[in-house]
Amino acid sequence: MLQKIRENWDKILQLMRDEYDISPVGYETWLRPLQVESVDEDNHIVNIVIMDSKIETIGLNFIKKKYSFVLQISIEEVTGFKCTVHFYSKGQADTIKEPELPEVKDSSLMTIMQNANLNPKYTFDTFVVGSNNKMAHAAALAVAESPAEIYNPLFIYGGVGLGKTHLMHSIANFILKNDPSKKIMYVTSEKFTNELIDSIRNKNFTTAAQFREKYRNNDVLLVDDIQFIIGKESTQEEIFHTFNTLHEAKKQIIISSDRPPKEFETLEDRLVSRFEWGLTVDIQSPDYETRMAILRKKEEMDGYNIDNEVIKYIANNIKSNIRELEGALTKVIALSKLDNKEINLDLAEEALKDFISPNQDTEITPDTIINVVADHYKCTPADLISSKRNKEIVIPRQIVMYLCRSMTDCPLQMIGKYLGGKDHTTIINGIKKITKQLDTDENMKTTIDVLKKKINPT
Ligand SMILES: Nc1ncnc2c1ncn2[C@@H]1O[C@H](COP(=O)(O)OP(=O)(O)OP(=O)(O)O)[C@@H](O)[C@H]1O
Repeated sequence: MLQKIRENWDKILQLMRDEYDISPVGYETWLRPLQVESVDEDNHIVNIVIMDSKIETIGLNFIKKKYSFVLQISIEEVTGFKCTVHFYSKGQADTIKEPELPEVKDSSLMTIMQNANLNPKYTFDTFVVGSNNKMAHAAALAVAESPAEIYNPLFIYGGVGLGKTHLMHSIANFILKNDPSKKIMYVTSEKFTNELIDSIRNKNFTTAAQFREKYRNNDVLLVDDIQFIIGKESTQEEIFHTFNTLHEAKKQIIISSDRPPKEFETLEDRLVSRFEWGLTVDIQSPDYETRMAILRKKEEMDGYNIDNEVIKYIANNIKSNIRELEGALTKVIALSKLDNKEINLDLAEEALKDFISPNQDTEITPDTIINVVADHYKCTPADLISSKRNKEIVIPRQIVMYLCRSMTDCPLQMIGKYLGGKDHTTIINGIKKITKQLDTDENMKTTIDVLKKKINPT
């Protein structure tokens, strides 16, 4: 592999320059002096030396923070070798070793993690990387390695139970492990809203100040499930100011959501644009190999060695939600303990009979579509069925029409019936409108993709 990377080195650097808009001066100053020193194939590490003594002292940290991630991706793209890069100055190259981490007593680190609302089990070590989350994982690791320096904010989005929270906690745990003095706070946007309401209700200056201090005085703030702030004006206002304070002070912000920022139609533009300032990455549903790897990881962590047939059975039948995937394995193990029986396919089928129906492909109905679209746009199914003409309802309603046409066999008249008795010309017009918009409007394309995945995650 060392030879392959060396042979392709110019190509790798040029790819970095072109893909990531590195200026000519940046290319000459930072990238040209890099040379591959060695490759540790077992641990997927590429050691790179900076051959220019003028830049090595100031350049080492900068290059590490700014270019590790893109270099890793470029090496992988050109050679197919997935790796982590380690940079060294020329003098260090002979004695390559990992920097030592500060000694931390486990119990005190635990307390710090608890105070930050972090789950110590959610780490990069326990996170299985697959094609569905590769980019999100790489970005998360880059942020963990250089908080507030590369991607700020980091915005992670994806469907339910796909690992967004796990990845966020991994970043925070990684940062704390390296430097326990960092101030980190994890919060769901729901909890943030509730605490904000409490602080306002008390009409007490101290409480309001404490609330601000709690969220603004951090090195890293992680806000999970940000979609819950839709329609909550005071929360949006508070998030806006918290964001500005932290960003201006060069503190890291990490946000998760069930949709990309562009999809927040009813959220203030100033917030949406801020969410897009850094990097937005998504997590998709896991493929079969990743589902198998996640199940294997979990059984290993729980200390079991389960028959391959059983693992395959679960991975084949539970596809869209990793939380459910893990829940299925837990159920199988629990039944075997309860009945004192060996874990085999029969026991797995018995344990999961309510979980996995013999014909798992449940039919998509207009009702399902109406419910998902209503939930997505934070309105009610009744709004969509009504004859309300305001834009906030008309567009989602037309989207329902379009999705019913493209995802079900339902005739136009029947779709009209599901939508409160609309005639079939209204339905045709709605479908045409969305179809036209899909030709020109990228946002609409993303919305439709996200909704389709929510309706049929498999
Ligand atoms: N890639 C992965 N490797 C190992 N475990 C994973 C992975 N992705 C998710 N999990 C596990 O699946 C469960 C659900 O993940 P998590 O809570 O992070 O999902 P989420 O996307 O935040 O869901 P929600 O949308 O409900 O907030 C957790 O137990 C997590 O550890």
